[in-house]
Amino acid sequence: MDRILEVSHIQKTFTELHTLEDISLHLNRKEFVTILGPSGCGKSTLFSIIAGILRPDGGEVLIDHQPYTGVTGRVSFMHQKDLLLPWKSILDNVCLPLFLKDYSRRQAYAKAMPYFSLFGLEGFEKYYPGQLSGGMRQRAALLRTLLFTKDIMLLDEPFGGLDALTRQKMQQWLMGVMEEIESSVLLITHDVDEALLLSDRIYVLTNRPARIRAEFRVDLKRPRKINSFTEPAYIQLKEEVLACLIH
Ligand SMILES: Nc1ncnc2c1ncn2[C@@H]1O[C@H](COP(=O)(O)OP(=O)(O)OP(=O)(O)O)[C@@H](O)[C@H]1O
Repeated sequence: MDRILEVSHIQKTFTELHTLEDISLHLNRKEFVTILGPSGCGKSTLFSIIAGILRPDGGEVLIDHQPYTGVTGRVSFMHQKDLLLPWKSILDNVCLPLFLKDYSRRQAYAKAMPYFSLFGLEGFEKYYPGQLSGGMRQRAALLRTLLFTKDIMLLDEPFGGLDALTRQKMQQWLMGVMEEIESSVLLITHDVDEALLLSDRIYVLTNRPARIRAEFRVDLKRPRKINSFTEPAYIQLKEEVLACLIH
């Protein structure tokens, strides 16, 4: 398997707060990998390090086998909050990363528009974020993330702020999208069902200072559905992951 991203022996301490003790993990090309861990253990810190926004105290980040520690602009990063600009239309919001890369308005729109249907936003191009539902805003934020770069995407609890029903619909929708867009994705979530539904592999982190407690391969057949939750293989794996999380 081709490793598109490799994180090797990452350590980070904020003043007195020892946050990441020793994190090594990898992401293969076109793989969907989830990171589960206790609240405050350092998951978002790890993403900031992978995105190059924050420098680790030790260890390195390799992308396509090249050193990328402390280098921004190579991976896209989506936060839990949609961070859409309320005074800009949805089309202009999703095109922001393209404007930053010096695309003209016409070039940016031509690149973004074909995705509007897949993202369930067709017909809403001229709307403002405040006029859309929470799920639609998250889909717009995800599209903006993808337009920044789609080969490696870091998604930090993208559905964390949504109600349970919208969240389930978004998970099901994202599974379909992943088959279309051929990205490699690292996802942070607190939701074990979400991890099992979407992932090829799962890493479980320990409490702070975080280490990798375990790695699980999710061999459940695809396409997965919300009602896969009742299958014996699913229930058994969920029990193993939960036991590891609350260990
Ligand atoms: N820039 C910073 N300066 C000082 N401390 C920080 C900084 N960023 C994060 N921390 C601390 O590091 C710890 C890990 O934070 P982080 O947000 O990475 O955890 P997390 O696992 O993503 O948490 P959650 O699951 O609650 O979102 C927290 O105690 C946080 O307060």
